[in-house]
Amino acid sequence: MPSTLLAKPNINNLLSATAMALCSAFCPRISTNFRPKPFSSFPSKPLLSLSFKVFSSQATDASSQGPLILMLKSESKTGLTCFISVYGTIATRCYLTLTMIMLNVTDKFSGRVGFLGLGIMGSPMAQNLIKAGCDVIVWNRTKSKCDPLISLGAKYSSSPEEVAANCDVTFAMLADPESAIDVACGKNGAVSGIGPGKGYVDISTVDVATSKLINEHIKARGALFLEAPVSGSKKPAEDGQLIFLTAGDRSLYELVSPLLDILGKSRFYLGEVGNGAAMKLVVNMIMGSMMASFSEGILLSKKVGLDPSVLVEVVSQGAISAPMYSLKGPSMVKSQYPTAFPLKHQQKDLRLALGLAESVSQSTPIAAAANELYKVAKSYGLSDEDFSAVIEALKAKSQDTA
Ligand SMILES: NC(=O)C1=CN([C@@H]2O[C@H](COP(=O)(O)OP(=O)(O)OC[C@H]3O[C@@H](n4cnc5c(N)ncnc54)[C@H](OP(=O)(O)O)[C@@H]3O)[C@@H](O)[C@H]2O)C=CC1
Ligand SMILES: O=CCCC(=O)O
Repeated sequence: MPSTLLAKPNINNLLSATAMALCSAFCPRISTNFRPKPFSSFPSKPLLSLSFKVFSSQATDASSQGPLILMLKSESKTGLTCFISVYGTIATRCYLTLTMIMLNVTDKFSGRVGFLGLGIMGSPMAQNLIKAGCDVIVWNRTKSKCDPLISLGAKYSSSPEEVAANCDVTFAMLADPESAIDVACGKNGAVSGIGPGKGYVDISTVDVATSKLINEHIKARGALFLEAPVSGSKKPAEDGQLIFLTAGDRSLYELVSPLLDILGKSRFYLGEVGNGAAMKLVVNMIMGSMMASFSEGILLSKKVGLDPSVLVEVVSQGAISAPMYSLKGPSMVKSQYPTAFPLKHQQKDLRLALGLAESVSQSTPIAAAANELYKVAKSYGLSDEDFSAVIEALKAKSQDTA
C-alpha cells in the first residue's frame, strides 16, 4: 500500500496519479486498459503541493465484488486540510469516483496589491485579482486603461511611486527592459515609494541584467524583490492559467503564492534573481523559432499544391503537435493575426535570448535566423500584430525572389 504520494502542482494530475496508484495497489486484477472516468468536475487550478497519507481504508479482496473505500488526509503548512475519498467497485470494470473536500482554507493574501502596466496581459491579471476579492490599486502610463478596472472596484494612484507607497506588494507588467526600469527606478518610480516590509514583483519579460538592476534598487530601500515572468498569453491570463517562472526572495515568493495561484495554474521557484528571466527567454526563444518554422511549412505546403488547413490538422495529431499550432494555424491560413502576443515583443525576446546566449558563448543559429525574420516583419509595420504575422515576412521574401 503506498503510504505517501507526492502531488504535482496540477490538481487533475494529482487526482489521476493518486487514483491510479491506489487502484493498482488495491486492485491488482484491474485490466491494463482500465480508464478512469475524467475528473472534469475537479478544479483545474492548482491548489497546493501536498503530501497525502492514507489514514483510513477498507478494501475487500480484489477478486470480490465488494466496495473499496479509502480515505486520504493531508495538512499543509498553511493550515489547509484536504481529504480525498476513493470508492471503487470491482467487477469486470472498476469505476472510481474521487471526492475532495477542502476545509479550513487559510491560504490567502490579505494585504493591498498594486498593479503597474495594464496592457494585453496586465489588464486581465489585475481584473482577476479584483474579482478574487483583492484590494487593488492600479496605475498605467495611459490612464484610460485604468478605467475598466476602477469600475470593477480598483483604486487609482497617479504614479508608480504612490502605488508602491500605498501597497504591501506591487506587481509590474511592462513592455520591455526600458519601461520596466523606468517604472521601477525612474522619476516617481516604484523604488521611491517602496520601503521595508513591502515587496515588488516584476512579471515583465526582461533580460537578466535588467532584473538584477531592479532587484538592487528595491533591495537598497529595504524591500523584497521577486521576478516572475509568465508563460501563457492573453487567454491564459484571462482564465487565470499562467505559468510563473519566479526567482528572488523566497519569503516574498511564499507571501505572494496565493496571488500567483489566482493568476496562474503553476509556479516554479528557480532560485537567484536572473534565473526566472533566463528561463523565460529560453522558452520564448524556442517559441519564436517554432513559429517561424511553422510559417515556412504552411507556405511550402501551399506552394506544392497542398491544403495548408490539412497540414495544420496533420501536425496537430502527430509528435510535433503543440497547442500554439492548433490555436494560431487556422487563422494564419486565412492571413489573420488577432493580437494575443505582439510581434514586437517576440522579436524583443529573441533579441534578449540571443544576448543571453552570447553571454555564455552558446551557439543559437536557428534563433538568430528567426530573429532576422521578425525584424523584417517589424519593418513591414507588423509590430502590433500577433507574432504569427511573421509568416507575412516570408510571403514578402518569396515575392522578392520570384
Ligand atoms: N502578450 C503576451 O502574450 C505575453 C506578454 N508577455 C510579456 O509581458 C509584458 C507585457 O506584455 P503585453 O501586456 O502583451 O504588452 P502590451 O504592449 O499590451 O502592454 C505593455 C504595457 O507596458 C506599458 N509601457 C510601455 N512602455 C512604457 C513606458 N516607457 N513607461 C511606462 N509604461 C510603459 C504600456 O503602457 P501604455 O498602455 O501606456 O502603452 C502597457 O501597460 C511584455 O514584457 C511581454 O513580453 C509575457 C507573456 C505573454
Ligand atoms: O511571452 C509570451 C508567451 C506566449 C505564450 O506562452 O503563449
